[in-house]
Amino acid sequence: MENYERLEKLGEGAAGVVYKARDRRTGAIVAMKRLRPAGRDDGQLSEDLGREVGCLMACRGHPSLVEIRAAGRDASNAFLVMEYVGPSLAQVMRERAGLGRGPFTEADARRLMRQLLDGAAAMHGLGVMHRDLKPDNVLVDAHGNLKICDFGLSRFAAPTTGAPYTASMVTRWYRAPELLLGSREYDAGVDTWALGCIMAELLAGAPLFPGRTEMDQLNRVFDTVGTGDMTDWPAFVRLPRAGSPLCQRKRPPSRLREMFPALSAAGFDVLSGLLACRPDRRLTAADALRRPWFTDAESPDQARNACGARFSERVGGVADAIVV
Ligand SMILES: Nc1ncnc2c1ncn2[C@@H]1O[C@H](COP(=O)(O)OP(=O)(O)OP(=O)(O)O)[C@@H](O)[C@H]1O
Repeated sequence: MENYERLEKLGEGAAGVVYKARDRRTGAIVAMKRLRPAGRDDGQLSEDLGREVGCLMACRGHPSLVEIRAAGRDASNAFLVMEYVGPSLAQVMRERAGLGRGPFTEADARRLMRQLLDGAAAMHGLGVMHRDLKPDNVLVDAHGNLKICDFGLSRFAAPTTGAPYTASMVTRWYRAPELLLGSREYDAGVDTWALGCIMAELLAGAPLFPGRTEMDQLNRVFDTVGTGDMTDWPAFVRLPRAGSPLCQRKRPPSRLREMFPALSAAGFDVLSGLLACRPDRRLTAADALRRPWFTDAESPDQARNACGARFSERVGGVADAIVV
């Protein structure tokens, strides 16, 4: 990593520290993530790096997914070099609130959601589940376009082995009901639920479900969107927390419409589709993009979306080698 001169710190999370850095060979500004070795032995660190790099490599070339430039290890650390994008959506929303600018308009929210769903659809088409979508893991570039970052918890879906996944994925406020109920057989729906939470946050200017504990989280979800016949979902009985009294309690119908009275019917169709409690009734990212909210509105992002379409055609191709 001696090719990179470390500049200021950009952010820090559970998995590592991210710095702005300069490529000494080209002068280009990049973002460099140092994975924190604490609590991880050497083998675990390499495995974590390998998984994040594998998912990022598969997703290379999509305008809404952060681009990996290099990766490597030294004796004690693992590094990832990515394109430098800009502040996180969480930072941008905090700044807007601080300036009293309020939430995004519906037109802006649609533009941003189109980009996020386009990135998610591409990622899911490749079999990658992100598993930690939230405003902190979305970056905003200098033109106000979004890129999904932090593939530290992402993994390839393994439909053929049927091996269980880890249940404790996704930051609590964005965690899908099936995860809160302990599912280990989930799918990309955990990402689209999180995108529904992000859409609500763009429109409201505040998190939709700021739960304090896992059970408080589940209670807030059921109280807001109803259970959506969750208990009739065929996979429900296999959920480790299916017996929770929270699932049996009688709930009023969804309050979501009341919470977003100004949202158009077409916008609400997408929001409620992403926030369907039952995973088998939840919109996929690709389906969401086919709803009238998107198809009936002109997109000022034609060039950008065309780029996403070209990406879909490339899927299955061989990614360029990473130079460390
Ligand atoms: N490519 C990038 N360009 C600019 N800033 C970035 C980039 N990647 C990450 N950051 C900044 O660093 C922060 C932390 O990055 P990242 O989420 O990858 O780390 P993490 O340790 O996995 O975090 P967490 O534990 O919160 O998931 C981001 O929220 C963002 O502010």
